[in-house]
Order: sequence, then C-alpha cells, then structure tokens
Amino acid sequence: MQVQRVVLNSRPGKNGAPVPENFRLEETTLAPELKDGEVLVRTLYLSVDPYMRCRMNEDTGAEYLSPWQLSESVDGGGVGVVESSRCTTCAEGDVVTSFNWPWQTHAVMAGSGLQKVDPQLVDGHLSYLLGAVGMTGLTALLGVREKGHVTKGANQTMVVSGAAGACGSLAGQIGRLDGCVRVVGICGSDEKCKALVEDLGFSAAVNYRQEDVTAKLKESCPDGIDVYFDNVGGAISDTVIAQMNNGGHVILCGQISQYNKDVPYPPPLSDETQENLRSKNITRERFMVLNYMSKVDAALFELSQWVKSAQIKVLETVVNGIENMGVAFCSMMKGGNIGKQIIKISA
Ligand SMILES: NC(=O)C1=CN([C@@H]2O[C@H](COP(=O)(O)OP(=O)(O)OC[C@H]3O[C@@H](n4cnc5c(N)ncnc54)[C@H](OP(=O)(O)O)[C@@H]3O)[C@@H](O)[C@H]2O)C=CC1
Ligand SMILES: CCCCCC(=O)/C=C/[C@H]1[C@H](O)CC(=O)[C@@H]1CCCCCCC(=O)O
Repeated sequence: MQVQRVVLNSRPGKNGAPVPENFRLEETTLAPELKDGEVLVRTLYLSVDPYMRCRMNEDTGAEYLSPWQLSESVDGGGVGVVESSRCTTCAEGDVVTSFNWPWQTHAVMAGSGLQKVDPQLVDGHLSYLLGAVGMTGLTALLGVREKGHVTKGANQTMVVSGAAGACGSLAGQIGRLDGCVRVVGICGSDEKCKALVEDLGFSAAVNYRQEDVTAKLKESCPDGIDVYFDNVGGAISDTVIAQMNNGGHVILCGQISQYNKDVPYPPPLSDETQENLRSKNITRERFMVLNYMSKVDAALFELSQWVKSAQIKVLETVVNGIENMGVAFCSMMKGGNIGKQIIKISA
C-alpha cells in the first residue's frame, strides 16, 4: 500500500525558529501483510505541540523526549481507526490513539502501543481526543489541581499566559469552575482577547503584543494575583510574578517563549524574579502531565462531562492535509492558532 508520510528534512538549530522546510513529504510503501500483534490504522487527526520544537534538536534537553532523526518519520499525538488487525486487543473499526503516532496517512503499528477509545467520550468529535479530552485537557486540569492550590471561597485571582492556546484556554475555564473569582488571560491578538472574554468567560484579557501588560494587569487584577498558569515564561512571566500576592502559586506548565533558544528547561530566572518568589513565599513547581498517569481516567471522565455539558467550551484551529503538517506546526509556534491546533488527515 502506498502512503504519504512526513519526515524531518533539516534541523532549525538550537537558536532559531522552525520553518516548514524543516519537514518533507514523501511517499512510502507499507508491507502487504501484518505480522502477529500488528494493526493497520488510518490516520484521522494529528497534533502539533510546542514540545516538538525540542525534538527537532539533536539533543532535546529533556530526558523524557527523544530527538527526531533526519529523514525518518516524525511522530506525536494522533488518533485514527483500525482498518485491519492481527492484535487480540484491537478490532477493525476501533478508534485508537497514541503519543507516538507517525505523521503518515496510514501506518502499521504495534497494537500494544495503542489506546482504544470510546467515541462517546467526545460525542463523536474525535479531534477532542488530542485536545480538551486528551493530553491538553489533562495538562490544564491536573496542572490546576496539582500545583494551583485553587480553593472555593478563597476569592482567588488566576492569570493564564498563552491563554488562547490549547492548554491555556482550558486552564482558565477550569480555574473559574474550580472557584477562582477572577480569571485573566494574556495572549497575542485582539481577536484572541475577544474570544477569551466573550466566548470562554474570562474576566479580562491582555494583548501582550499591543498593550502595556503591567498596567493592564494592575487594572484587571485589583486584588493582586494568587495563581499563575504559566505557559510562556520570559518577560511576560516576570511581569505577572511581580504582581503576585504573598503565598501565591505558579503552575510551571511550559515556557514556549524560550523554545527557539539554546537554554535548558526550565530556563533560568532573573535575580529579580527569584527574589520576588522568595520574599513573597510563592511556590513555582514544575508540572509534567506524564507524572500523573494514575489520575488520567478520572480526569478524562471529568473533562468529558464538562465538554458534553458545555461547561467548558472548546476552541480548535483545524488545517487539512498531511502536506500541511510543517506549516501548521510553525504557525502554532508563532501564535497562528486559537485553541488546539489540529491537522485533519482523513474523514
Ligand atoms: N507540562 C506539561 O505537561 C505540558 C506542557 N505544555 C506546555 O504548555 C504550553 C502551551 O502548549 P499548547 O497549549 O499545546 O500550545 P498553544 O496552543 O498554547 O500554542 C502555542 C502558543 O504559544 C504562544 N506563543 C508563542 N510564542 C510566544 C512567545 N514568545 N511569547 C508568548 N506566547 C507565545 C502563541 O500564542 P500567542 O498568540 O498568545 O502568542 C501560540 O499560539 C507550552 O509551553 C507547552 O510546552 C503542553 C503540554 C503538556
Ligand atoms: C522541554 C520542554 C518541555 C516543555 C513541557 C512540555 O511541553 C511537555 C509536554 C509533554 C507533556 O508532558 C505531555 C506530552 O505529550 C508532552 C511530551 C510527550 C512525550 C512524548 C515522547 C515521545 C518520544 O520522545 O519518543
């Protein structure tokens, strides 16, 4: 069977933005017969995520991330349907997901590496398995619960950076559902700010590209900031932390503003920000969703209920076609997405 796949064509270098030409589309042939334990899957949706920028480097800088190899298939989160199976746990027609789905239109995979999913979890909206009811939703929910110390009745204000993205748009809504009285988002366009306030129920939003973030935060957070869901790091986070209250909590989810730079993860903080954290007794613990796998089933059920009941609204930016994987990845890294960036591979 002839299929299309995306391979890593070149590395952007540790210092530099990725470009679509770092990826190459190829034709390849799948073996005609499945071996014992293998399944043939048709890819429905693929995910592009910020951590992939680290996988483009020869040395990813993170022990849990392996580098993509030049001229080899790129992989990441994917969802698809089983077309034929020689695995006892997967049958034709099953919907399955994996974190290591190759960027291919069809693939032969080991059935043992696939998770079978009930489409009812997402009312048939299968791309949500890569977003709100998948790794992204888990990151937002478990990040808030494990590191946020959000307490009903405590009159807390939460700020979210990268707020109109996949994790951020969910984290802010979860902060509100869990009891924060005020949730303020920071993001990169007026259109995104409008979506946060008018569609997702954020109390206010700041466009960091156009507005004075210090002044706008002071105005939007009159009682200071208690919880900060940090997706971006860098100068934005320094500004937020400077306005945090004593005993506040930073959820260190990601630092995307630093991923195109040759710095370790997490990147070092300025002396001033370190002193702000110390003097105000603010916690800032690294959060990694993969460390909470025992909580995944209950968390996915909760996310599913919230999405189905529309207590959480889901935003997606969907691009069609495997030939657009590189374009979609680079666009997401520059803020081209609202909500989760999804690539639809087949219907
Ligand atoms: N700890 C964990 O377990 C996990 C962590 N993460 C992290 O969460 C964060 C968000 O990931 P995800 O929701 O998938 O991605 P998003 O959907 O948020 O997409 C990335 C967004 O980052 C913003 N951005 C890009 N460059 C900058 C910059 N220099 N300064 C500020 N914002 C920038 C852009 O929005 P804008 O227009 O606002 O600039 C862009 O849309 C990342 O840091 C990621 O590494 C993700 C999954 C798991
Ligand atoms: C080094 C920067 C990492 C910043 C944090 C981040 O974005 C983490 C993302 C992971 C999150 O825990 C859930 C995921 O899906 C991301 C990691 C995926 C790991 C796949 C490993 C694949 C491989 O290396 O073979």
